[in-house]
Amino acid sequence: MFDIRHLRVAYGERTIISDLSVQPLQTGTVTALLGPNGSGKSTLLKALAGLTRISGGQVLLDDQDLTSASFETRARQVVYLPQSLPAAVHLRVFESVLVAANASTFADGGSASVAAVQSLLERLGIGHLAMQYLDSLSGGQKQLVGLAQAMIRRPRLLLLDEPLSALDLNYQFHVMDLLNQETRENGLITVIVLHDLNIALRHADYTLMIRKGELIAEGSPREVISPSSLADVYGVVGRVEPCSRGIPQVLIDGLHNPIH
Ligand SMILES: Nc1ncnc2c1ncn2[C@@H]1O[C@H](COP(=O)(O)OP(=O)(O)OP(=O)(O)O)[C@@H](O)[C@H]1O
Repeated sequence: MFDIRHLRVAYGERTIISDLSVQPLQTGTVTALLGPNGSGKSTLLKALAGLTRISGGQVLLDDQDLTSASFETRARQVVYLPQSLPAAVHLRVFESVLVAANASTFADGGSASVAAVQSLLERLGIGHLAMQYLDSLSGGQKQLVGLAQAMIRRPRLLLLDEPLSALDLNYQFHVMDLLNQETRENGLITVIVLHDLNIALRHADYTLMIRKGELIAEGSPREVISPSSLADVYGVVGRVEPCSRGIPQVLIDGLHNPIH
């Protein structure tokens, strides 16, 4: 279980998140973190990952407060995939995933097997890229490798900042299916920043919607994504209607008011 209580995050004098509490996130679930540009989604993820200083509140992972945990404890339990990936180094895809795996297992003395890396690459649909150099990949391919580097570490808490932004439609669905499956089977708590509300409606178990660092709504995607939240938070006139397979989809009819 993952519990965020009265979280406060500031950059210097500027408070971005003043007092954020959410219902505990359950093991084996995928939570979509939604909100407009600049609402504090990346700031929240970075704070949860220990990369931005938390100035108040508690972040409890299985009753352990991560705000006071050691670097090793965090590294073993929390993995964060940033929105923009660092410049690719001249390593083969396979090597880079193996390095990522072993970087987090130093605390356990364990190491990921070659077979586990190859299997994950295959499941992500990039087995054919294993021997290619990172700096020769397309943007979407690099994003998939970044996901492999995060997932191979099998953390308790997996924090992904817009991990689908460079992926085509087929890969978006495929990656979300895989994340849902891995999260359930391995008992992860996965939090994903998304701008595509339809992905959240289709794949997320739980949803947090924030604006200006404040929680506007939380609950199932169907509860949170509604004509009123589309209007209030995103400034658009929209509906949520089932597609031919009964899965709810957002339909945008127009722009309300400029929100910025
Ligand atoms: N390092 C920083 N120093 C100061 N302010 C920052 C810093 N990083 C982000 N901010 C500010 O914090 C606010 C929230 O930014 P954040 O990146 O968390 O938003 P976001 O919801 O992830 O946005 P987007 O959807 O555009 O990625 C913004 O107003 C931004 O200008």
